[in-house]
Amino acid sequence: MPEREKKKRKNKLLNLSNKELKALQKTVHCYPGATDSWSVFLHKALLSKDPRAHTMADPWQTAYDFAVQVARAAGAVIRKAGEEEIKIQTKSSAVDLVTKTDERVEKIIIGSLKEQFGDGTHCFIGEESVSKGEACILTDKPTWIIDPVDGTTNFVHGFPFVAVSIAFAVNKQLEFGVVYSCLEDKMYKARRGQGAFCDDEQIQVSDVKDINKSIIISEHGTDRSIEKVTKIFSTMQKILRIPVHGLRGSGTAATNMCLVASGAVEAFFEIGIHCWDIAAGAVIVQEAGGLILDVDGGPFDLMSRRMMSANNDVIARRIIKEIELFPVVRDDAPVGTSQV
Ligand SMILES: Nc1ncnc2c1ncn2[C@@H]1O[C@H](CO)[C@@H](O)[C@H]1OP(=O)(O)O
Ligand SMILES: [Mg+2]
Repeated sequence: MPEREKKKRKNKLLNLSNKELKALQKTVHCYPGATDSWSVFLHKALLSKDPRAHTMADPWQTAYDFAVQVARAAGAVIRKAGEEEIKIQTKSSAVDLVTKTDERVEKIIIGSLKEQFGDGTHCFIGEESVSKGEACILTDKPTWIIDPVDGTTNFVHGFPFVAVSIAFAVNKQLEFGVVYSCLEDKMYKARRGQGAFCDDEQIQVSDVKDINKSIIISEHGTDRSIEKVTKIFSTMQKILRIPVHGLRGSGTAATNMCLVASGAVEAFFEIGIHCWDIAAGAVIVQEAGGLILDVDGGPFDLMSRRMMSANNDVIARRIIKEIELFPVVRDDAPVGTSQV
């Protein structure tokens, strides 16, 4: 794009005159991980929204507020679509469902985010875009990670847990997560270092340390090969026999993580999950005082498709002892990598 066009576009986005833009550029140094135009945009937005927020230490508040609005709007579209006839298609297997609503809502979310933050410096990873062949690589750039309809099977069946999940990472670190459980109308959100909230009430993980007094969540995924199903059920059997108070599963990973964050259950783990299912939930669990690990107890890797979230280390490590591992292809594996 020619330089003059770029400038025009930027000014339009910022709604600033050239003179105003120059004045702002003088006052703004670069926010971490941001380009100049992005810094100016944030500076202006932050000044107009929150007089305390225009410090260098707080660059992402506008993006966070916007993500909450977008998630709420997307949830309203899903609720409305649920009242109409739902046409189902399949993706990787006969039980891996997708609907026009998944695709439509992802377009709405990414479209709105690009309108607001689309100066070319931001990346977008969305479940439906990736399933159509777009890259799923996490770089240091500001990156939005989106699951438009988490719990598509629930949505199709009218099982009442469906979530919109929007996360934002910079320098590969998750900055905030928003999970809107749209049929329950519950808005979960968290920003790194600022606590986790459900409908503006702060939430906290449970303080249970005794595994015998815990409820644990896992899901079964969409791979029905006998080897994987056997391992999953063998793990569940061992956990049930510890014994724990119960096993549960809402059918949406994002909501499951919010249940850990709000103290309704002690842990949720899964192998086979994708980055868009868990990115937002990971921030929410951590900000609610919980922890995120790999299913072997090592450090969490967003792209590994393996995740253990728990209220504390004692519960996490007790469950990890029982997990039978099986291989999965990473989210960031080259396109066309065959399933294990
Ligand atoms: N292959 C897979 N293995 C495990 N979980 C998966 C999966 N594919 C999707 N999920 C997610 O796991 C939860 C239910 O098992 C949902 O959050 C679902 O997301 P989805 O509804 O967005 O597809
Ligand atoms: Mg999902």
